[in-house]
This record gives sequence, structure tokens and C-alpha cells, in this order.
Amino acid sequence: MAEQQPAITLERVCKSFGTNHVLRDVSLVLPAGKILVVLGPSGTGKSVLLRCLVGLMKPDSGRIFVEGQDITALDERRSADREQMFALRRKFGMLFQDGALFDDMCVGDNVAFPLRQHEKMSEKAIAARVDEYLCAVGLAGVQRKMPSELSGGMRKRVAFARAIALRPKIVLCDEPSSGLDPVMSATLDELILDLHRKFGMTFVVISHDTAEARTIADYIGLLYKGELQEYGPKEQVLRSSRRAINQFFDRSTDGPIQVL
Ligand SMILES: Nc1ncnc2c1ncn2[C@@H]1O[C@H](COP(=O)(O)OP(=O)(O)OP(=O)(O)O)[C@@H](O)[C@H]1O
Repeated sequence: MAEQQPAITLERVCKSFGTNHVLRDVSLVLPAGKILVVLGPSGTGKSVLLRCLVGLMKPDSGRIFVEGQDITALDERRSADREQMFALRRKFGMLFQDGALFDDMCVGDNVAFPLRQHEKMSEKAIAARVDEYLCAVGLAGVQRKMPSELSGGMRKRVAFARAIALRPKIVLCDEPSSGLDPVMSATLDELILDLHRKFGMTFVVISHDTAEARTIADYIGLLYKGELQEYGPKEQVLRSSRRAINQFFDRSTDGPIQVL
């Protein structure tokens, strides 16, 4: 049997804005079906990395492969490439930092939104899919509620249901636990592990939270000043003697990572 392609491969990816060199020679290979947590202080390029991954931003140099396809070779000005880029984006589900629910739509319509936009499904099939995914995130029966009636944790769950409604191969989560208390964050980590077990997709989770990385990660990357300081399977990274990784996990002010 042919070996499965890695979900994501980055080869020496660089991205600058003027003299601000945000990503510097970032390389990694993430096997399919694994959970990667990318840690790093604020402003270090984590969100830029996510945008490059889904083709919303083009690196200045280097290559990005998604399931073996070189997405940096696509040029959206060409119609054939544009179609490939749309197909590529369909492989991704995206969970935004603030959940980004439509406040004027009920929960059911929020989850149904990507299905109505991108799938030719009957309303009956859409309703069944919405039920299935709300159930998967532990929120059966809230279809008719409005987002304003939900707690922060519940809103995140709805956002998760919407992010996976199109059955993506790769789920990108931009700081899923931001704004949540520690107990709610832990519940959300359990949800990620649960969805991963149920559906087996690859996750890339951007986070500041080392506890989250210890709990959910198969792979950990530490991005600092645009460089991947450390990357590999969790056990290997946690054993690392690199000062930046120890400083981050020990929550120390003493080390190469400077906040000012
Ligand atoms: N479109 C853009 N144009 C110019 N500069 C940008 C653009 N997008 C990001 N940057 C710059 O890139 C750098 C990294 O930003 P990014 O949002 O990736 O950081 P981050 O690690 O996600 O931070 P945080 O954890 O605070 O969300 C910042 O200096 C930011 O100002």
C-alpha cells in the first residue's frame, strides 16, 4: 500500500512585510491525523503561518505542501489554479479566535452556513448533518438558540461544529482557549481530543498555553521571532534542552525569549 502523504510539509518558508521578517526559513513535516500545537509569544508569526497554510497569504519563498500538493505553485490569477485553490481550502476547517459566529443567526443556521454555501445538499440532509455535529460537540438540541443565549464555552463548541461541518481533513484552530477560564479550556481540550478520536482529522492548534500543548499535542512547535526554535513529537520537545523551550514551559522571564 502507498505510504500516506504528510498532511502538511513546509520547506524553508519565509514571509516578510517590508523589513519585518515574520517567518524565517520555517520547515516542518506533520504526518496526517496528528495534532500539532504551535506555541509562541504574541506577534511571533503564528497567525501569518496559518494564513500561508490555507493559501490566503503567499510566502515570499519556500514551499508548502498540503497532502502532497504544492500550494505555493498555484497562481489564483489562472482559472485552473483558482479551482485547485478552492478545492484545497475545502480540505481545511477553521476555528477563529473569537468563534466568529453570526450573531443574527440561530445556532442551527450558523452550523448549516458552510453547508448551504458549499454543498448541494437538501435541507433535510443539512438538518441531519447539523444535528450530527452539534451532537458531536456535546450540544444536542440547541439548534434554535441564538448565540447570545450561550456561554463562552458553548459558543466555542458551536464554532467547532461549524468548522468541521464540511468534514475537513485538517482543522486549524487559532487560540481556541483564548478568553476561557482554565476549567472551560480543559473541557475544550477534551473536546479536541474527542473530535480527533471520532473523526481522525489532522489538527493545527495555535496556542500560548503550554498545559494545552502537554494535554493534546502529538507534535509541538515553538515559534519565536519567526523561527521554529523546536519542532517534533511532544515527548522529544518536552525533553529538549533548548533554552527557549525550557523558558516557555517553565514560564520564566529568564532566557532568550524577551517580551519587550
Ligand atoms: N497583512 C500584514 N501586513 C503587515 N504586517 C503584518 C500583516 N499580518 C501580520 N503582520 C505582522 O506580522 C507579525 C506577526 O503577526 P501574527 O499575527 O502572525 O502574530 P501572532 O504570533 O499570531 O500573534 P498573537 O499571538 O498576538 O495573535 C506582526 O508583527 C504583525 O504586525
